[in-house]
Amino acid sequence: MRTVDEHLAEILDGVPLLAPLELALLEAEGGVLAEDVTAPVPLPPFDNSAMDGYAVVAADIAAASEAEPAVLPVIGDIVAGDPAVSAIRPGLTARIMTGAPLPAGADAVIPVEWTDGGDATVRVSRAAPPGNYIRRAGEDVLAGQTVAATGTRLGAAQLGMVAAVGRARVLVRPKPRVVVLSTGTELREPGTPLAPGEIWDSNSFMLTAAAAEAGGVGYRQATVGDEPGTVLRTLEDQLGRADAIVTSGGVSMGTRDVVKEVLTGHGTVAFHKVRMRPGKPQGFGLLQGTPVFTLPGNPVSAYVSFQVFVRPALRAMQGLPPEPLPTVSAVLAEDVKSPAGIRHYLRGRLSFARGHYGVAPAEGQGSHQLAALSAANALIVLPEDAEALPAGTHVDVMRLPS
Ligand SMILES: Nc1nc2c(c(=O)[nH]1)N[C@H]1C(S)=C(S)[C@@H](COP(=O)(O)OP(=O)(O)OC[C@H]3O[C@@H](n4cnc5c(N)ncnc54)[C@H](O)[C@@H]3O)O[C@H]1N2
Ligand code: MOO
Repeated sequence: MRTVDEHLAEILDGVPLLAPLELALLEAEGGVLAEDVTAPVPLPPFDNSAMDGYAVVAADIAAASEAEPAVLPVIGDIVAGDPAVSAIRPGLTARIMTGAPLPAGADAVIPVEWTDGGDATVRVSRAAPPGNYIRRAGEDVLAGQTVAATGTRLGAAQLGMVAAVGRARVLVRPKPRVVVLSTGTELREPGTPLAPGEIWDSNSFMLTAAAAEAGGVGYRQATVGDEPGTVLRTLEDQLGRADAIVTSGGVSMGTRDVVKEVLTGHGTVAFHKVRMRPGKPQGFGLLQGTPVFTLPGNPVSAYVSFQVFVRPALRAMQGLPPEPLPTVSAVLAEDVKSPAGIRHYLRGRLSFARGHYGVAPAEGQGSHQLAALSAANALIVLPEDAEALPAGTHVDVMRLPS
């Protein structure tokens, strides 16, 4: 028997770092930068207007009021992308749109709401200081500044930033491609009828979705039975397109635990009992250099094992810190018991009220009880040395992705 931490440490030591690829921006979404992205020009690249209104010389309107508006001739329109008027003189104004370059000579922008909106002449009824509603060049980003550093995951905002500095392609460690394979002769495809003793395959759908939630790309394989040759061939066939393979089922002590049977001695794959519940039987290793995670078949065991072991490993493969799911401290709503020496992951409902988190264990903590898992939003983590914790105790709670 080994601890959760020992098993995770072996996995994190074993998984390879994915090679960087140069990808077009939208293909790079979810990738992790393998280069620093810098700005070739400042942002904004030029002084521009923050409002639709009029570019003025602030001194010209210093005495303007509702009662005595300043009246200025309008010499033209400046729209974003079209610097038709490049300069104004004192005593003149140009109509200007948000984002349009400020004409030389102007030092303030008056929003249209402070004026009568005139075309040929405009009446300005409020004074404004120099700099009013002007966005200065370089106010966002300086030329040469790093806007996204190596190790940054490219989410929506980061992709926007990279595009804003003019980059069409970036070097990233891509999302890991995770092939998911359920094993078991009792498994049938959802949508097909069941014969006695059969069940519908749920794990492969759950784990494929979990791979995507964890920042990978999930590929579900059709379920295989427990014929060793077929299982091994199916796994080997997938190596070409997989950065990681996740299997479920066939790893405990039965007479037909096929995954254990065919992978023992293949590559570096080894099987262990881990001091955790659920998820005791685990396997991990590299098959022709590709990490293979063999998770137990009980659905809740497979899911918890994924979150505890596979998720951090997928992060490590992209060069991200292999941190656990976001964890908060919460107050237990009920007494709980846990076997000594085992890390126990209870399914629970985390809630926030009156300034603190509380957590209630779900009814149904069996590793086959998928209904309790699917209604849960958190895993309550009971450490190895906890045996009985009374209601009111603070416990660590991992939030589940949603
Ligand atoms: N004598 C022992 N028996 C078992 C032990 C043990 O230590 N000694 N460990 C138990 C624990 S803990 C777990 S977890 C399971 C793990 O078993 P396997 O990984 O070999 O999984 P299977 O036997 O194939 O299936 C277990 C269970 O899960 C259902 N299952 C499997 N795959 C799916 C799927 N894709 N979708 C839905 N449900 C699935 C399967 O029908 C079984 O009910 O072993 C215990 N036994
Ligand atoms: O520990 Mo097994 O993984 O329940 O159910």
